[in-house]
Amino acid sequence: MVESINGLQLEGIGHAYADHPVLNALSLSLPQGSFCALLGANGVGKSTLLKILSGSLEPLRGRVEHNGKLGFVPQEVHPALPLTALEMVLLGRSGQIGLLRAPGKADYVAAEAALHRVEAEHLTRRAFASLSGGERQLVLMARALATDADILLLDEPSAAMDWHNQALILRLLRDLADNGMTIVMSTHSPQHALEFASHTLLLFGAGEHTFGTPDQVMTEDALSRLYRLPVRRVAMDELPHQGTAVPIFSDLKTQEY
Ligand SMILES: Nc1ncnc2c1ncn2[C@@H]1O[C@H](COP(=O)(O)OP(=O)(O)OP(=O)(O)O)[C@@H](O)[C@H]1O
Repeated sequence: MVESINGLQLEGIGHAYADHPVLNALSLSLPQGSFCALLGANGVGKSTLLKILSGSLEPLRGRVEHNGKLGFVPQEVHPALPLTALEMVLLGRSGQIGLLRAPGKADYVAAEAALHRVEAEHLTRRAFASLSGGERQLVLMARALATDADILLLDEPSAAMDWHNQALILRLLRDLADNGMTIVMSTHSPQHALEFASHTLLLFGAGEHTFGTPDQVMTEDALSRLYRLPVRRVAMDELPHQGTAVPIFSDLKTQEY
């Protein structure tokens, strides 16, 4: 019964492209207010899963259940029209605006508030196409915030961002989850998952996966296998100088795991 679901539920999701299996027998339940990080190597199926969750890709097997409004932050967007950053954010209001109505005052207020939340007011009148990679990601984040979504799906949302903006976006997502939004975010930063997520889904390829809390599933062994590198988990207070902001996850000079 969809009516009884708060959050997001996956039942037996399986997908393949031609004879290349990507996801297999993936079942999990994310209660409302969960913040789930999706980790795995390049090409393992993270974007595929996010597309299935967003409803833009029909899985070969299984189903997704939720009863909330979805917001999606894709890896990148190439608009057909020359839009300003503000107009890009206003597109997030199109559900509220309706296809034939111009944005009203409330839509502009919501769009400007969203840009303010990601500290990107200075980009308001810039052409979206002229923005840097990290600036575009901030604007796409603002667009998702402007939708008033209950469930937010994000495909590597901070991949092009500097450290300040990564922390800004991660803290913002944590805050949204604490206030009841359900979030699924793919990332290549295990630290983001360890510090901010309530749940983690590790995709190992060929349909193999593990799901649980970051502490349960992000063991040194699992991360080493995931990234084919010897990975160490170092607690902040184990570092030589407390407050150091650069945890070392692996010895990158070591060749093969
Ligand atoms: N439309 C498609 N047709 C055929 N193969 C596809 C298609 N889309 C994705 N694939 C393949 O499916 C696999 C999973 O792709 P996906 O984009 O989901 O990976 P990902 O985990 O998001 O990777 P990355 O970390 O590089 O973003 C890859 O091998 C990819 O080449």
